[in-house]
Amino acid sequence: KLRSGWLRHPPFPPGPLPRFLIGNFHDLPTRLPWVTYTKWGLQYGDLVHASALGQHIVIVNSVETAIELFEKRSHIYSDRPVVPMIELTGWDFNIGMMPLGDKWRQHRTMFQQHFRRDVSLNYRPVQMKKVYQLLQGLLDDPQDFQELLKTLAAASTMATVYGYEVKPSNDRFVALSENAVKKLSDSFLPGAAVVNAFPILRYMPSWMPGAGFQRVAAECRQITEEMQKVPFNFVKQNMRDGVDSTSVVAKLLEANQARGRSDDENVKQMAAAAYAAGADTTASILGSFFLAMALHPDIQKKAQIEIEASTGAHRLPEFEDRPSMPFVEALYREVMRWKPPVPLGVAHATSEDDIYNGYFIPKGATVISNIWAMTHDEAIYFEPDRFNPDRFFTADGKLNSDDTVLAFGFGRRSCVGRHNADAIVWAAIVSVLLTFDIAKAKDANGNEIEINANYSDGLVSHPEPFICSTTPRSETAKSLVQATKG
Ligand code: HEM
Repeated sequence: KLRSGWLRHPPFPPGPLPRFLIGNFHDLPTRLPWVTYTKWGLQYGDLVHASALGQHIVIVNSVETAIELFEKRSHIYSDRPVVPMIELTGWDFNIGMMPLGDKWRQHRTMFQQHFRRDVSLNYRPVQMKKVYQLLQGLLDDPQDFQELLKTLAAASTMATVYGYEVKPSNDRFVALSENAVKKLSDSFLPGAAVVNAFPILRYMPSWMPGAGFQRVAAECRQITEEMQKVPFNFVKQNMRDGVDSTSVVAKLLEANQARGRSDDENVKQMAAAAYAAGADTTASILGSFFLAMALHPDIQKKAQIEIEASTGAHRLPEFEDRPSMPFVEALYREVMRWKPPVPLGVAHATSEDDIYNGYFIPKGATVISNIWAMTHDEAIYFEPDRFNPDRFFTADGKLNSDDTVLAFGFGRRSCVGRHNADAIVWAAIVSVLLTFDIAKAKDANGNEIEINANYSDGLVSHPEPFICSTTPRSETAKSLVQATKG
């Protein structure tokens, strides 16, 4: 056992010089932190240490180190940091933010039962139906493509988890969740964030000056509760009416009944977590796909030719076509590499002291997987900022073996919805490419409108709203989309 007192342990990994008491509080970036952390990686190495107000932060900037720590030493690196605001806002229902323990294990098992690779195949018909709705939406209202992508992301999860059909706009379940997510991010804004730095503040009553976060937290708790309850009750009602036995929630509840267990609370929480984890991430990557296509017509054309060759252009693609389209596969990998939706992953934490390569990583340290740095590592991906699916081919034109999508994270906490996400993203890419051309929009004088490819901050980073033109590729393409309405 290590003693972590002054000079009784090996040095921390290298990093920016801490200041007295506050450590690196002022060095920690607030805007696009993954970019700063990637620069730190180049300066200090794979593993960078910083500290802020007594909290140790370790940033992992390379795939090899991520595998060493998160996978080979997963017994140490699979916890989550304690963030008081998460509990105060009621978001600790969410497996993604739970500390390791029985409850996390129970939720992870439910997820695995219903989202592992073979079970995910059952959701394909629903996923395709949702992709068809996207195509129909693009035909009717192409300017609204970003809303349509959000709807697809929300609707595919809502349909599998709750058997619920999301409305194309102003859906009340979607509004509930968006509201809860927004409240959570608001609660991380400066005023409230103080409680995360000084956990003791949580015990301050809400009427005390500086304790405004208590009010924010109480509001948030109520909305968070509702986002779990309302769609869950919808399933229970449907089960009573005998109209739902296939949604994930219905299956879990039936299994509980059969075993004589009443564990509704965990099922309710697991379902809401699936939605919260899946909606924003999927919408972000689909937005990046549209962006990449508008910026790179030549790459788009190459993919379209491949899809047409495979489907014959007279039918829409199906999941079974996937192996016959290596360029589309490379394009999918490249979107995930170019703009990973969760650029810093979800922070892990250590549950024991550890020594790695002679450096000391204390128990309770926040360990960040800088996915951005890994997918933009120049040594592996030449000109990493360039969108170039060809990088996934070998010299003799075969898809290479680089098929681990780093955007899904690492080890025991890696994305448990990845098979679902993979299917929906692939299906959307291939179906949109066969039927539509995505291009820069033109102004009244026929000049192309340049696209600002900026991305938002936050746990999930999105392309900021941009304009592009989405037009049906031909009359045949149009009728293919119209036929999906039947
Ligand atoms: C393109 C879409 C998606 C991306 C890029 C993504 C990415 C991630 C990442 C980076 C993590 C954290 C991994 C880590 O801690 O190392 C994660 C965790 C998680 N994801 Fe996803 N995800 C996506 C879609 C989904 C979907 C559709 C679902 C649900 C159906 C889902 C459910 C989860 C859950 C429950 C966790 C938490 C796991 C845990 O803490 O044990 N994700 N995801």
